[in-house]
Amino acid sequence: MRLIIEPDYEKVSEWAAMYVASRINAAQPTAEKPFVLGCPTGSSPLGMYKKLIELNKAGKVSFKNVITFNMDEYVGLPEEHPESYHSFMWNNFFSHIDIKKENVNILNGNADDLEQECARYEERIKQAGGIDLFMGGVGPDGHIAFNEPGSSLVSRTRQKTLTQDTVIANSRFFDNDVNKVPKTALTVGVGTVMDAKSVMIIVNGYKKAPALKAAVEGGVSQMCTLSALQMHPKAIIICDEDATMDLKVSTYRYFKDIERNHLDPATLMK
Ligand SMILES: N[C@@H]1[C@@H](O)[C@H](O)[C@@H](COP(=O)(O)O)O[C@@H]1O
Repeated sequence: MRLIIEPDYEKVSEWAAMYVASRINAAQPTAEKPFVLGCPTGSSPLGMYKKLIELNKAGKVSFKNVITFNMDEYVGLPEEHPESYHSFMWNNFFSHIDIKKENVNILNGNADDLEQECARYEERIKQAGGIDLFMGGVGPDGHIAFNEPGSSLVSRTRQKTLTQDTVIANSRFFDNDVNKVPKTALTVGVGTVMDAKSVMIIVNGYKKAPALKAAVEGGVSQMCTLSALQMHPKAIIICDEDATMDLKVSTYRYFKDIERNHLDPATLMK
């Protein structure tokens, strides 16, 4: 995997946005051959979404021929609830770019048959030709999407129970009241993410340092589902300095050194 270390969150967001835009542009997507993008929620991707909106408004990237699949959605939370991932995506990204509504796919956490909803989602991804780039964040315990510790590393889209740690972490969006946080969610599986042609995960802040260490220096383990990326042929983790706090100095220096000669995606956008 590649580990890109940027000085701060601002630079991480800029790098990530430039990378995504350059990938979409390089693919030259059309209606017949769209670019398929996997999208996360959470605070980590917010800066990247802001920059992608700017790039879109400046005419540097278009989402007209981009199809999106979101990673997850709470079960039982009305779609119009301000903290549903539907609301999050439209408020923070989709409403501000030139994406077509019919190209947006988000799991329906209120479907009558949740199992069928998950199976259909997997089918829709297949029909779209698979995901070209799955973007993501990570939970403090190393989970991707809602694949909590102990999730099978070959799991597919399904309903998952959130750990108490995740419920507590996410209660900041629900008036700090753990009782208001849904206890289950629909989520793509680790296997679904691993099937993507490429993956880019944003990791920022001190709180994510243990997760980054486990994913980069630890072995592949169901207890840190992000670590599955070690088995992916095209995985990038983009992080800030704060998140590297628990890495060995040698690991830090190794990735800094090896990335020195990689092309900055900003230059591809000029
Ligand atoms: N299901 C989401 C994850 O996809 C996200 O990566 C994580 C971290 O969120 P944040 O970026 O706010 O730290 O939160 C939730 O658990």
